[in-house]
Amino acid sequence: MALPVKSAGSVMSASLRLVAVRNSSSKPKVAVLGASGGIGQPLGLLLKQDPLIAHLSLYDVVNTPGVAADLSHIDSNAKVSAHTGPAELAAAVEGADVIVIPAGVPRKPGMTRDDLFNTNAGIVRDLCQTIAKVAPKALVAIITNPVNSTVPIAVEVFKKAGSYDKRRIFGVTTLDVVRSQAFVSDLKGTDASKTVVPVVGGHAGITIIPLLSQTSPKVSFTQPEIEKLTPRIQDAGTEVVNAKAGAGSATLSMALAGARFANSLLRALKGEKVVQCAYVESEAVKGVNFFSTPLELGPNGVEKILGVGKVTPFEQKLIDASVPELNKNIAKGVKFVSG
Ligand SMILES: NC(=O)c1ccc[n+]([C@@H]2O[C@H](COP(=O)([O-])OP(=O)(O)OC[C@H]3O[C@@H](n4cnc5c(N)ncnc54)[C@H](O)[C@@H]3O)[C@@H](O)[C@H]2O)c1
Ligand SMILES: O=C(O)C[C@H](O)C(=O)O
Repeated sequence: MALPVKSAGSVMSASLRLVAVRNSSSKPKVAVLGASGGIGQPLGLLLKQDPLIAHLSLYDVVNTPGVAADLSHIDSNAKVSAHTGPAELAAAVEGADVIVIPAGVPRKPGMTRDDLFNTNAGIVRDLCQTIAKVAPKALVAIITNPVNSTVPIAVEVFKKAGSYDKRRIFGVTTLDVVRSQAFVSDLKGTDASKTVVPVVGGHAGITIIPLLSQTSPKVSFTQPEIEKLTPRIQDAGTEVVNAKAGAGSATLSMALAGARFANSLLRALKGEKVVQCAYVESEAVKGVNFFSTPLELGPNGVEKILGVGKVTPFEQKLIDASVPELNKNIAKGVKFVSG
């Protein structure tokens, strides 16, 4: 069964909903690193059903054989392989077209995403050291928090290895888009499957900037509605962390978002023009080197950075406020690798 393809008014809108190599791609291989976790397992379930995937490679430091055995009994065409522990990482990622990384610890109530840095920075660095050597042409989608810092970490690792291509490394912000679309359709009674809301900036607190004025199909918001909805979207991750009360953060909605983003990358690899928001190295906003905006994706990853488009004064203020915060997160990531 294919992931549902939503139709919307414009090419950009349609693509944002779902969302343009690597190497071969006649038989696409997708690797999930962190495959046994809260996100990894349902992400594997969704990817196993994606008809674009020929080989689903599951890597984790624990429990991968069980997850792989379970998924391999599903009657879809993707072949599943299991890889456990650092000695099997190279085999897991070798020849991968797309690598999705949800490896790392999640938040508990009271924590910020940045509080995960000490544990997750090293995990992402180590995984990327192998990817940069063994699968430098893969499109790499990083879910692990704090995304605002883990993406710069990945970039520094690839630079050090001499295999950096800024078109190929993505921080996954799709969940912010998915949430915005859910909340807007709830509020306005629009068809959730057709509502499109771009989200720009980063993936933490005030750096998450929903562009409600660019909602498509067009809906109008009162200023009080905007002032209530915007912080709800910014704090939606915390809403889930608190509701789970110590049992982790968003996993199911994140798995959907991750599968949607991976499907976008796979369609782009096949030559389809796809638009999706993601956090990448970007000059879209002055004064900061990484920013999420709508991106045109293609066979080499990012083909074109589409930028933030026309924003309201309220949205511009949010963008301006995000810049110093993002710069702090980025510098922390860069320093972690480069000293
Ligand atoms: N970008 C987003 O929008 C978003 C959304 C939700 C969660 N997250 C983040 O995703 C990450 C994972 O969340 P989760 O709920 O799946 O956590 P989890 O603890 O349930 O699963 C994490 C998995 O990573 C594995 N792991 C740990 N170290 C590893 C390593 N070195 N190599 C490979 N695998 C390793 C663990 O064994 C575990 O199976 C967290 O950092 C969380 O904050 C990001
Ligand atoms: O909030 C978290 O810690 C997880 C994730 O970043 C989310 O937005 O749900």
